[in-house]
Amino acid sequence: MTLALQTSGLTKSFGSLKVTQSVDFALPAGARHALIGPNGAGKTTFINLLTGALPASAGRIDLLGEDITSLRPDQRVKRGLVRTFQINSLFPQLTPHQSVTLAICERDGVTGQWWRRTGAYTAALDEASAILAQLRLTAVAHTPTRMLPYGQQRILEVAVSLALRPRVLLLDEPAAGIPSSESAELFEVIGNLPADMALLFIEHDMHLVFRFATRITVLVAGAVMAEGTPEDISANPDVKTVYLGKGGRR
Ligand SMILES: Nc1ncnc2c1ncn2[C@@H]1O[C@H](COP(=O)(O)OP(=O)(O)OP(=O)(O)O)[C@@H](O)[C@H]1O
Repeated sequence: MTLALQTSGLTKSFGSLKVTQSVDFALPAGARHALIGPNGAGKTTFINLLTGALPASAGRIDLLGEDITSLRPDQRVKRGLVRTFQINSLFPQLTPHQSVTLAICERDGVTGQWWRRTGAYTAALDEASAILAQLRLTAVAHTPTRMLPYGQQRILEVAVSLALRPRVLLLDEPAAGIPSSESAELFEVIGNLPADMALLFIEHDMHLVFRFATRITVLVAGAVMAEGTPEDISANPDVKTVYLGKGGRR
Protein backbone atom coordinates (compact mmCIF):
# COMPACT_ATOMS: atom_id res chain seq x y z
CA MET A 1 0.00 0.00 0.00
CA THR A 2 1.33 3.45 -0.89
CA LEU A 3 1.79 5.62 2.18
CA ALA A 4 0.26 9.08 2.23
CA LEU A 5 3.47 10.52 3.67
CA GLN A 6 6.83 9.06 4.57
CA THR A 7 10.13 10.44 5.78
CA SER A 8 13.44 8.59 5.72
CA GLY A 9 16.45 9.80 7.66
CA LEU A 10 14.98 13.29 7.81
CA THR A 11 17.49 15.56 9.47
CA LYS A 12 17.70 19.26 10.24
CA SER A 13 20.58 21.11 11.84
CA PHE A 14 20.89 24.73 12.83
CA GLY A 15 24.65 25.09 12.99
CA SER A 16 25.83 22.44 15.42
CA LEU A 17 22.32 21.98 16.89
CA LYS A 18 20.58 18.89 15.45
CA VAL A 19 16.88 19.67 15.77
CA THR A 20 15.60 16.75 13.69
CA GLN A 21 17.67 13.60 13.99
CA SER A 22 17.27 11.09 11.19
CA VAL A 23 13.51 10.71 11.58
CA ASP A 24 11.83 7.75 9.84
CA PHE A 25 8.10 8.33 9.86
CA ALA A 26 5.15 6.79 8.00
CA LEU A 27 1.61 8.10 7.68
CA PRO A 28 -0.92 5.82 5.93
CA ALA A 29 -4.01 7.17 4.19
CA GLY A 30 -6.71 7.86 6.78
CA ALA A 31 -4.25 8.14 9.67
CA ARG A 32 -5.20 10.07 12.80
CA HIS A 33 -1.69 10.52 14.09
CA ALA A 34 -0.48 12.73 16.94
CA LEU A 35 3.05 14.07 17.28
CA ILE A 36 3.88 14.76 20.90
CA GLY A 37 6.96 15.62 22.92
CA PRO A 38 8.28 18.11 25.45
CA ASN A 39 8.78 21.78 24.61
CA GLY A 40 11.65 22.22 22.19
CA ALA A 41 11.54 18.56 21.06
CA GLY A 42 11.41 19.65 17.42
CA LYS A 43 7.73 19.06 16.59
CA THR A 44 7.15 22.34 14.77
CA THR A 45 10.49 22.00 12.99
CA PHE A 46 9.41 18.57 11.74
CA ILE A 47 6.16 20.01 10.38
CA ASN A 48 8.12 22.88 8.77
CA LEU A 49 10.35 20.33 7.03
CA LEU A 50 7.28 18.49 5.73
CA THR A 51 5.70 21.65 4.31
CA GLY A 52 8.98 22.89 2.86
CA ALA A 53 8.98 26.03 5.02
CA LEU A 54 12.43 24.78 6.10
CA PRO A 55 14.84 22.90 3.81
CA ALA A 56 16.03 19.55 5.15
CA SER A 57 19.74 19.12 5.90
CA ALA A 58 19.52 15.45 4.90
CA GLY A 59 16.99 12.72 4.26
CA ARG A 60 13.93 12.36 2.10
CA ILE A 61 10.20 13.07 2.13
CA ASP A 62 7.72 11.13 -0.02
CA LEU A 63 4.13 12.21 -0.58
CA LEU A 64 1.85 9.54 -2.06
CA GLY A 65 4.92 7.59 -3.15
CA GLU A 66 6.71 10.50 -4.85
CA ASP A 67 9.83 12.25 -3.67
CA ILE A 68 8.94 15.84 -2.75
CA THR A 69 12.09 16.67 -0.80
CA SER A 70 13.19 19.38 -3.19
CA LEU A 71 9.76 20.82 -4.03
CA ARG A 72 8.73 24.34 -3.00
CA PRO A 73 5.98 24.72 -0.37
CA ASP A 74 3.36 25.78 -2.96
CA GLN A 75 4.18 22.74 -5.11
CA ARG A 76 3.67 20.49 -2.09
CA VAL A 77 0.30 22.14 -1.40
CA LYS A 78 -0.78 21.51 -5.01
CA ARG A 79 0.06 17.84 -4.55
CA GLY A 80 -2.11 17.63 -1.45
CA LEU A 81 0.16 18.37 1.52
CA VAL A 82 -1.64 21.14 3.41
CA ARG A 83 -1.05 22.73 6.77
CA THR A 84 -3.34 24.76 8.98
CA PHE A 85 -1.69 27.44 11.03
CA GLN A 86 -1.17 27.88 14.74
CA ILE A 87 -1.53 31.63 14.41
CA ASN A 88 -4.91 32.95 13.42
CA SER A 89 -4.47 33.72 9.74
CA LEU A 90 -8.03 34.57 8.70
CA PHE A 91 -9.41 37.83 7.32
CA PRO A 92 -11.53 39.12 10.24
CA GLN A 93 -13.87 41.20 8.09
CA LEU A 94 -14.74 38.40 5.63
CA THR A 95 -17.41 35.81 6.31
CA PRO A 96 -16.53 32.09 6.44
CA HIS A 97 -18.31 31.64 3.12
CA GLN A 98 -16.24 34.36 1.48
CA SER A 99 -12.96 33.03 2.93
CA VAL A 100 -13.56 29.45 1.80
CA THR A 101 -14.76 30.60 -1.65
CA LEU A 102 -11.60 32.67 -2.06
CA ALA A 103 -9.45 29.66 -1.18
CA ILE A 104 -11.31 27.49 -3.72
CA CYS A 105 -10.88 30.13 -6.45
CA GLU A 106 -7.19 30.41 -5.58
CA ARG A 107 -6.85 26.63 -5.81
CA ASP A 108 -8.52 26.58 -9.22
CA GLY A 109 -6.61 29.61 -10.47
CA VAL A 110 -9.76 31.65 -11.09
CA THR A 111 -9.09 34.39 -8.51
CA GLY A 112 -9.64 37.80 -10.05
CA GLN A 113 -11.31 36.46 -13.20
CA TRP A 114 -14.67 35.37 -11.89
CA TRP A 115 -16.51 37.77 -14.18
CA ARG A 116 -15.11 35.78 -17.09
CA ARG A 117 -15.78 32.38 -15.63
CA THR A 118 -19.03 32.70 -13.75
CA GLY A 119 -19.61 28.95 -14.04
CA ALA A 120 -16.44 28.28 -12.07
CA TYR A 121 -17.40 30.94 -9.54
CA THR A 122 -20.88 29.48 -8.98
CA ALA A 123 -19.34 26.05 -8.48
CA ALA A 124 -16.93 27.54 -5.96
CA LEU A 125 -19.84 29.10 -4.00
CA ASP A 126 -21.58 25.73 -3.84
CA GLU A 127 -18.41 23.91 -2.84
CA ALA A 128 -17.77 26.47 -0.08
CA SER A 129 -21.27 25.87 1.28
CA ALA A 130 -20.65 22.12 1.27
CA ILE A 131 -17.33 22.46 3.14
CA LEU A 132 -18.90 24.74 5.74
CA ALA A 133 -21.76 22.26 6.23
CA GLN A 134 -19.25 19.44 6.68
CA LEU A 135 -17.56 21.45 9.45
CA ARG A 136 -20.84 22.50 11.07
CA LEU A 137 -20.36 26.17 10.20
CA THR A 138 -23.49 26.68 8.08
CA ALA A 139 -25.24 28.75 10.77
CA VAL A 140 -22.38 31.28 10.81
CA ALA A 141 -21.46 31.08 7.10
CA HIS A 142 -22.40 34.72 6.53
CA THR A 143 -21.26 36.18 9.84
CA PRO A 144 -18.03 38.24 9.79
CA THR A 145 -15.20 36.06 11.09
CA ARG A 146 -14.24 38.56 13.79
CA MET A 147 -17.63 37.98 15.45
CA LEU A 148 -17.19 34.21 15.78
CA PRO A 149 -16.07 32.50 19.01
CA TYR A 150 -12.37 31.65 18.84
CA GLY A 151 -13.10 27.92 18.62
CA GLN A 152 -15.19 28.44 15.49
CA GLN A 153 -12.45 30.61 13.99
CA ARG A 154 -10.06 27.68 14.43
CA ILE A 155 -12.58 25.37 12.75
CA LEU A 156 -12.75 27.89 9.90
CA GLU A 157 -8.98 27.59 9.49
CA VAL A 158 -9.56 23.88 8.90
CA ALA A 159 -12.36 24.72 6.43
CA VAL A 160 -10.06 27.01 4.44
CA SER A 161 -7.45 24.23 4.38
CA LEU A 162 -10.06 21.75 3.11
CA ALA A 163 -10.67 24.06 0.15
CA LEU A 164 -7.16 23.09 -0.99
CA ARG A 165 -8.23 19.41 -1.17
CA PRO A 166 -5.59 17.94 1.15
CA ARG A 167 -4.58 14.31 1.00
CA VAL A 168 -2.46 14.95 4.08
CA LEU A 169 -3.49 17.63 6.57
CA LEU A 170 -0.96 18.92 9.11
CA LEU A 171 -2.39 20.60 12.20
CA ASP A 172 0.02 22.41 14.50
CA GLU A 173 -1.73 22.80 17.86
CA PRO A 174 -5.21 23.28 16.38
CA ALA A 175 -6.74 23.75 19.83
CA ALA A 176 -4.15 26.25 21.11
CA GLY A 177 -5.82 29.15 22.86
CA ILE A 178 -9.29 27.63 22.72
CA PRO A 179 -11.26 27.13 25.94
CA SER A 180 -11.59 23.39 26.65
CA SER A 181 -15.37 23.72 26.23
CA GLU A 182 -14.75 24.53 22.52
CA SER A 183 -11.69 22.34 21.85
CA ALA A 184 -13.65 19.09 22.12
CA GLU A 185 -15.96 20.28 19.33
CA LEU A 186 -12.99 21.26 17.20
CA PHE A 187 -11.56 17.77 17.58
CA GLU A 188 -14.96 16.17 16.88
CA VAL A 189 -14.98 18.08 13.59
CA ILE A 190 -11.37 17.11 12.85
CA GLY A 191 -12.15 13.48 13.71
CA ASN A 192 -15.00 13.51 11.18
CA LEU A 193 -12.89 14.68 8.24
CA PRO A 194 -12.94 12.34 5.20
CA ALA A 195 -11.80 8.87 6.17
CA ASP A 196 -9.14 8.69 3.45
CA MET A 197 -7.49 11.98 4.46
CA ALA A 198 -4.34 11.47 6.54
CA LEU A 199 -4.08 13.75 9.57
CA LEU A 200 -0.95 14.56 11.54
CA PHE A 201 -1.44 16.85 14.51
CA ILE A 202 0.72 18.37 17.20
CA GLU A 203 -1.21 18.65 20.44
CA HIS A 204 -0.12 19.29 24.01
CA ASP A 205 -3.43 18.36 25.62
CA MET A 206 -3.01 14.65 26.39
CA HIS A 207 -6.75 14.15 26.89
CA LEU A 208 -7.34 15.23 23.29
CA VAL A 209 -4.37 13.20 22.02
CA PHE A 210 -5.51 9.98 23.66
CA ARG A 211 -9.09 10.53 22.62
CA PHE A 212 -8.56 11.27 18.94
CA ALA A 213 -5.23 9.77 17.85
CA THR A 214 -5.07 6.20 16.63
CA ARG A 215 -1.25 6.36 16.58
CA ILE A 216 1.22 8.54 18.44
CA THR A 217 4.85 9.44 17.79
CA VAL A 218 6.89 10.77 20.70
CA LEU A 219 9.70 13.10 19.69
CA VAL A 220 12.44 13.88 22.19
CA ALA A 221 15.45 16.04 21.35
CA GLY A 222 14.62 15.78 17.64
CA ALA A 223 14.56 11.97 17.55
CA VAL A 224 11.69 9.49 17.63
CA MET A 225 11.66 8.00 21.12
CA ALA A 226 8.53 5.89 20.72
CA GLU A 227 5.78 5.21 18.21
CA GLY A 228 2.63 3.19 18.60
CA THR A 229 -1.01 3.06 19.56
CA PRO A 230 -2.23 5.19 22.48
CA GLU A 231 -2.15 2.01 24.59
CA ASP A 232 1.50 1.35 23.62
CA ILE A 233 2.49 4.92 24.40
CA SER A 234 0.72 5.17 27.74
CA ALA A 235 2.31 1.86 28.82
CA ASN A 236 5.83 2.83 27.67
CA PRO A 237 8.01 3.46 30.75
CA ASP A 238 10.47 5.67 28.83
CA VAL A 239 7.63 7.92 27.67
CA LYS A 240 6.32 8.17 31.20
CA THR A 241 9.72 9.17 32.50
CA VAL A 242 10.82 11.52 29.79
CA TYR A 243 7.59 13.13 28.76
CA LEU A 244 4.42 12.33 30.60
CA GLY A 245 6.01 12.07 34.05
CA LYS A 246 8.04 15.23 34.01
CA GLY A 247 9.05 17.99 31.64
CA GLY A 248 5.85 17.92 29.56
CA ARG A 249 3.30 20.65 29.75
CA ARG A 250 0.58 18.32 30.91
N1 LIG B 1 15.42 28.92 13.11
C1 LIG B 1 16.02 28.32 14.18
N2 LIG B 1 17.31 28.54 14.44
C2 LIG B 1 17.91 27.92 15.50
N3 LIG B 1 17.29 27.06 16.33
C3 LIG B 1 15.99 26.82 16.11
C4 LIG B 1 15.28 27.42 15.03
N4 LIG B 1 13.99 26.98 15.05
C5 LIG B 1 13.91 26.14 16.10
N5 LIG B 1 15.10 26.04 16.73
C6 LIG B 1 15.40 25.21 17.91
O1 LIG B 1 15.02 23.90 17.60
C7 LIG B 1 14.50 23.23 18.74
C8 LIG B 1 13.13 22.66 18.42
O2 LIG B 1 12.18 23.70 18.26
P1 LIG B 1 10.66 23.44 17.84
O3 LIG B 1 9.96 24.75 17.84
O4 LIG B 1 10.63 22.65 16.59
O5 LIG B 1 10.17 22.54 19.04
P2 LIG B 1 8.69 22.14 19.47
O6 LIG B 1 8.75 20.71 19.86
O7 LIG B 1 7.73 22.52 18.40
O8 LIG B 1 8.47 23.06 20.76
P3 LIG B 1 7.11 23.65 21.42
O9 LIG B 1 6.36 22.48 21.99
O10 LIG B 1 7.63 24.55 22.48
O11 LIG B 1 6.35 24.37 20.33
C9 LIG B 1 14.51 24.24 19.87
O12 LIG B 1 15.67 24.04 20.63
C10 LIG B 1 14.56 25.56 19.13
O13 LIG B 1 15.21 26.53 19.92
